[in-house]
Amino acid sequence: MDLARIEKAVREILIAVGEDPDRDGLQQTPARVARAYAELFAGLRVDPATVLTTTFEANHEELVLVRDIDVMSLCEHHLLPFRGSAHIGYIPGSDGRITGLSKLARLVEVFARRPQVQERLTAQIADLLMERLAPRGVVVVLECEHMCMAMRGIQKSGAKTITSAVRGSLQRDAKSRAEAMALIIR
Ligand SMILES: Nc1nc2c(ncn2[C@@H]2O[C@H](COP(=O)(O)OP(=O)(O)OP(=O)(O)O)[C@@H](O)[C@H]2O)c(=O)[nH]1
Ligand SMILES: [Zn+2]
Repeated sequence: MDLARIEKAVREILIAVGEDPDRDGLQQTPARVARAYAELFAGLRVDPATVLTTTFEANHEELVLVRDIDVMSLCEHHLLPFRGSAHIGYIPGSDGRITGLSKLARLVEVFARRPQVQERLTAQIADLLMERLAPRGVVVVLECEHMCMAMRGIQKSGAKTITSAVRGSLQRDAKSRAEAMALIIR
């Protein structure tokens, strides 16, 4: 990531909004913002496939669900945060292969630390799980509040956007999908 270029751009923004970038409190701001963006967009330089390398034989062929994984990302339209929870469930494939629970949260991190829209973030998590873990089915639900709707624009705080991505057997079989959703939606 080009930190010097971000610094220059942030200095320009400060001038454009009518601030003095050389006043005491702002002198280090462009450099701080550059470092913050390097963290917030670190997922752009990570191959998500590297996250799901650890898998275990468990002969577990029923639903595995991790609820309430903290999600923080930046919407690609305004570069303002959206935050909430991710719920990720999968039914292992016929080999009963599972992955480490933390890897599901790591997967959220990799995709969230990019400019995003909530729908794509949801689908990317589901698609990568299908690709790398070859499970029978996957369900991913995200519930987030978008600061671009709360702090500006329509200024409706508290509104939650719920997105889901359902793949494989959970997409085909309404009964097992309903069972998974009942555990997810409270
Ligand atoms: N579908 C979707 N929309 C998003 C997401 N994050 C932000 N948005 C929306 O992106 C839209 C951008 O709309 P525009 O009309 O181009 O931009 P704008 O004039 O700033 O829109 P307002 O927010 O309505 O003031 C807005 O409606 C945002 O609420 C997201 O993750 N998914
Ligand atoms: Zn936005």
